[in-house]
Amino acid sequence: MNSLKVIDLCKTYIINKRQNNILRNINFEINAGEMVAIMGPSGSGKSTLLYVTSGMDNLTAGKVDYFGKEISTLTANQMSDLRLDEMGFIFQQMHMLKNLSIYDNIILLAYQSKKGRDKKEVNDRARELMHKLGISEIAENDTNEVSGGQLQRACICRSLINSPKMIFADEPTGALNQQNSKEVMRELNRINQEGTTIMLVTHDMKVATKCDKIMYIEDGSIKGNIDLGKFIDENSFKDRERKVSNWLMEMGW
Ligand SMILES: Nc1ncnc2c1ncn2[C@@H]1O[C@H](COP(=O)(O)OP(=O)(O)OP(=O)(O)O)[C@@H](O)[C@H]1O
Repeated sequence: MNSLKVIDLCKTYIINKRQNNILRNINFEINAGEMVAIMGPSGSGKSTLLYVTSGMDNLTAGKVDYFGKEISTLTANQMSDLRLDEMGFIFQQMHMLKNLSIYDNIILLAYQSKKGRDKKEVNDRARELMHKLGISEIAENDTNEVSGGQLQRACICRSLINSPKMIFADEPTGALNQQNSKEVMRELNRINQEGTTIMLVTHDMKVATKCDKIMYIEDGSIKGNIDLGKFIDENSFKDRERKVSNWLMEMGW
């Protein structure tokens, strides 16, 4: 019950009447509190796996058990409530609404949630998150008046506004420079250590090195896994990175 289980998952697209098997019999489990990176070559199916696992896209066969709820059995409304209340999403392209301030973008989903919090609770939560992520001073800015790193931290606040069980992140540092990427990863590690489960897709070995586990996808199948344990000591980074680098070489990355 206290995990995300993916069982015999398949995803097929039909293009020009041809069947394209993007994900083939994928099986894995992410326990509550884990932080798992998905790596693999371009086009191997990483983003598709993230979208199908989170119910943003339909699966063709198999099962996804999201902490005790089998998502393919849910109605569209139930799925939408589950996404809103129990999942958070972070993307490489940040998808902020340009006509709203950073603050309004962050709180928007709180008012659609069925968690029934009043205005003060929502405001307190948003202020607390912005404070923790160091972006309180940009609350009233437009989305084009902040740096890429600040915008991505705002996206993390937005993903956390409804206190989700789990965050799904597709290349969360993909559009950031090294420094901003480091800062965003520091926040994701902190959020994870506070209890939020995270599944993220990345091309960046440094990002994956900071996760508990890495799963390598090739041609729509899992080719391998590595278990690194929690990243709690900055001094362990170099050793972890070496281990990941050797493992990725074995995987043919
Ligand atoms: N909506 C769609 N319709 C048809 N084919 C799709 C669709 N979405 C993805 N694909 C195909 O599925 C395959 C896997 O795509 P996906 O985006 O999951 O790969 P990826 O590993 O995340 O790639 P990248 O690292 O380049 O982002 C690709 O061949 C892609 O063209």
